[in-house]
Amino acid sequence: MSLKAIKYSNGKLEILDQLLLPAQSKYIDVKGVEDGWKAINKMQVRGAPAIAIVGCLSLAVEVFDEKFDTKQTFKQEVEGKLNYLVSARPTAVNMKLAAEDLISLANALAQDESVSVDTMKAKFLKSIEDMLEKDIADNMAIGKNGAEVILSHIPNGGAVRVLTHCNTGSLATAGYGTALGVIRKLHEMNRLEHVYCTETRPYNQGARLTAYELVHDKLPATLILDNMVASLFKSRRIAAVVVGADRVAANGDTANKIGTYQIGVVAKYHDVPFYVAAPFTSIDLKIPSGDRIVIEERPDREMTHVGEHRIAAPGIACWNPAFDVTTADLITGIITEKGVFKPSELKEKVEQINSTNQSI
Ligand SMILES: CSC[C@@H](O)[C@@H](O)C(=O)COP(=O)(O)O
Repeated sequence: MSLKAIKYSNGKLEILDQLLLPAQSKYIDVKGVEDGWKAINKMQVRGAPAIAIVGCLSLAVEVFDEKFDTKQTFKQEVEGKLNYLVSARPTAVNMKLAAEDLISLANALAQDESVSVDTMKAKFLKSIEDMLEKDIADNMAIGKNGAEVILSHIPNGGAVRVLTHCNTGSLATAGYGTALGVIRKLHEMNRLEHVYCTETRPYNQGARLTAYELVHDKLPATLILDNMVASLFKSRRIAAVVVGADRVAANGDTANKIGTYQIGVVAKYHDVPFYVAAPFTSIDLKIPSGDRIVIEERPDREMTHVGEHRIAAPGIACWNPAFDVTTADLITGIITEKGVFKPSELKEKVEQINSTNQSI
């Protein structure tokens, strides 16, 4: 049975509390926008696509039983709440893009005189509910495109060893995963010899969450510490690195979990192809390059403590950026649901595809 981080039905939302994994698998109720904001900010749900889906579903829960007198009041309420949800975590762009799309939808419905307030609400809710299925379909396509491009580096066939960082799987998405979806697909094709996952300090998404998914799905996998990547590349032939993204800028620079940039630098030195797997909802063409991406800084306590136990010397200052930017020159390709693009062609291809979709 596949892991489900997000459960939604008829205005009821439950999420798997990722702060408790792997020790406890406990679902918590998200009763509205305030709960959604807190769950995202505390990282009970995390991963760029899951943040957007849970944020939007928390709004669906909030308005599900509410009666609106006018389309204008509905529009004002959802717009304010979506903007508030965007503020829960700044780096991943998915929630921001989802909010912009939903606000445009609310505006269009408000202006359409043939639509009643009840129909407006129903269409708005349907658009949020559809995000779950669309994300899984996109991830399956990313998995296929990514497995194919990685295997294209192995002309004589055979199975590959890959490295991933952080958690990009079912727990970070509606299901299947992005970078972890690529790895799942390689396994389904019997072409995965081994996957290495990094611990991903300080929240330990690799050790707690990716390792949990890999064990759950019985993939051949080994956990390594973050400072072992160079040694891994030196001692074992790694066919490719595949990681996720929180925001891909127009030039291909990619913000992802802290430590990704370091892996990109080391991969280049060792001639290991480095792939970013991300849905279109993680691509922010409004930002020309990665130096414009806001990097979230998180509390010192995530570094100084493991659970209740302090591991750092009292009094030491800390710096805890949650993400870094891997520059486009280190990235071999960006694997999306619509194809694999070189960073240099990303903007043009995405604009082309978006304009074709809009004219359909
Ligand atoms: C498909 S998830 C992509 C990214 O969001 C993921 O790689 C990552 O960096 C997650 O960071 P997190 O701080 O756990 O939300």
